Amino acid sequence: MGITMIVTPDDLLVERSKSIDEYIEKVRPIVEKVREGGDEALIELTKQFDGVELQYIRVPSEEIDAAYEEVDDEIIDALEVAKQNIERFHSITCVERDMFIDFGDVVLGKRYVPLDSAGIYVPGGRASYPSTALMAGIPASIAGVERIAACTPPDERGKVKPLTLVACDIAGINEIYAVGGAQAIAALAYGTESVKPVDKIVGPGNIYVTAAKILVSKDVPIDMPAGPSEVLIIADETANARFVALDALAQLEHDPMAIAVVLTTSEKLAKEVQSLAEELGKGLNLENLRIAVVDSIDEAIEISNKFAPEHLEMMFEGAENCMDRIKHAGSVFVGEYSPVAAGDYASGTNHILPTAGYGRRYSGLSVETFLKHITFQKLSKDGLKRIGQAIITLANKEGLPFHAKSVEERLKE
Ligand SMILES: NC(=O)c1ccc[n+]([C@@H]2O[C@H](COP(=O)([O-])OP(=O)(O)OC[C@H]3O[C@@H](n4cnc5c(N)ncnc54)[C@H](O)[C@@H]3O)[C@@H](O)[C@H]2O)c1
Ligand SMILES: N[C@H](CO)Cc1c[nH]c[nH+]1
Ligand SMILES: [Zn+2]
Repeated sequence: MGITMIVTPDDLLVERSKSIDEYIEKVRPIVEKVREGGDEALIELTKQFDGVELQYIRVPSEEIDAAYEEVDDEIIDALEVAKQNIERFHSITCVERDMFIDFGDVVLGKRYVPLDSAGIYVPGGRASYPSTALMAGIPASIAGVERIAACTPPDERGKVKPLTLVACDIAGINEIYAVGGAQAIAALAYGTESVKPVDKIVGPGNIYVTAAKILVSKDVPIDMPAGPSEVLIIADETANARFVALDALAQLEHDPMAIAVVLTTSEKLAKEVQSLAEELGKGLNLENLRIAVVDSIDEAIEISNKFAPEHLEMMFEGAENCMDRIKHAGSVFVGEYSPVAAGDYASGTNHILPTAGYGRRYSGLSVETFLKHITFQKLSKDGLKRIGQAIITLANKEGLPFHAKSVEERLKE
């Protein structure tokens, strides 16, 4: 489908700026239908968009137990390897939960507490994504979220695939619903007879899922827009063209809307990558593979920072010395033995990452996604005295006399 195009760096930024608004309008009626129609709407919309008759909305617990019988030990072992690494990285890098600072007459504190509930979208349209269940379920479990629900599209039987069930179970997810797409996001946001609403919705998905998340985010917080996958690869003449081509194709295979960009200082490499992609990437949307020859690595880094890719690969000499120049990217892969696939599954970092330029303002999913903080203060009379005049002055200036009085009264001898 189409041909790989060699474009100028400027084209990249222009072509990327497509708006999500048209998809928000497409999913609006779906979200409304679920709000009004509840379970019945979920059943109808699943028939319409997934082409299947649902066997249940919430997966019965016996089916989750039985799923282990249907999944090979080798796959369970692979899930466990991924789990260990995700758990280790996310626990170590998590913010300190309790910070209390004693200034003597004033004690101040900041304590992170978990959300009561979270809803995870586990995609499953073209491919299936048990790895995503781990990427969201494990950080939510580490955070201490009590109710962790997941929605995922049903398979052709109208049920959830056994492997997805096992992955959800291993990740600590304790409610699983066989619903996908925008209808799943609406159910998690507003609830239905079978789906209890959640306090935050997280997880990646296609453009419809992402648009629905943005739409409901006026009522329920979301992690970030994490839509069709992207990679931007910066490579010089020392890079292995085959590795570059395979990593680009690895993103394109997620979705016809996925994007892969290669910025290289080598015309030779650009041509090699183009011909390898054409040879190996049959059936993929190669029009979304953009290759540009740049004058320097500096220029490539500048473009990448403007593009804010979901994944950035740095395959050029001295890449490890340039990490501090990356300002906007979801996750960065340094050197030729760091393919995006490592982070997708098992290096331990998270694969739920902002796309479409949202990396400029959002971070990838982490334990903190499921935490909120509460601040504390305990003042003695001396502590209040020390800052009392400042409070009284500012309160009076703001025209809030009771604020001032609440302090004055306490400081009366
Ligand atoms: N950014 C990230 O962190 C990240 C991580 C993993 C995957 N992804 C992305 O997740 C996506 C997975 O997509 P997918 O499609 O395979 O699975 P999905 O589960 O996201 O979407 C499938 C659902 O889309 C709905 N749908 C399909 N066509 C529709 C239409 N015309 N109108 C309304 N709804 C429709 C259906 O209900 C279906 O259940 C890919 O785009 C992939 O790149 C992103
Ligand atoms: N590359 C995807 C994020 O864009 C994550 C993923 C899951 N499975 C395979 N890959
Ligand atoms: Zn991937």
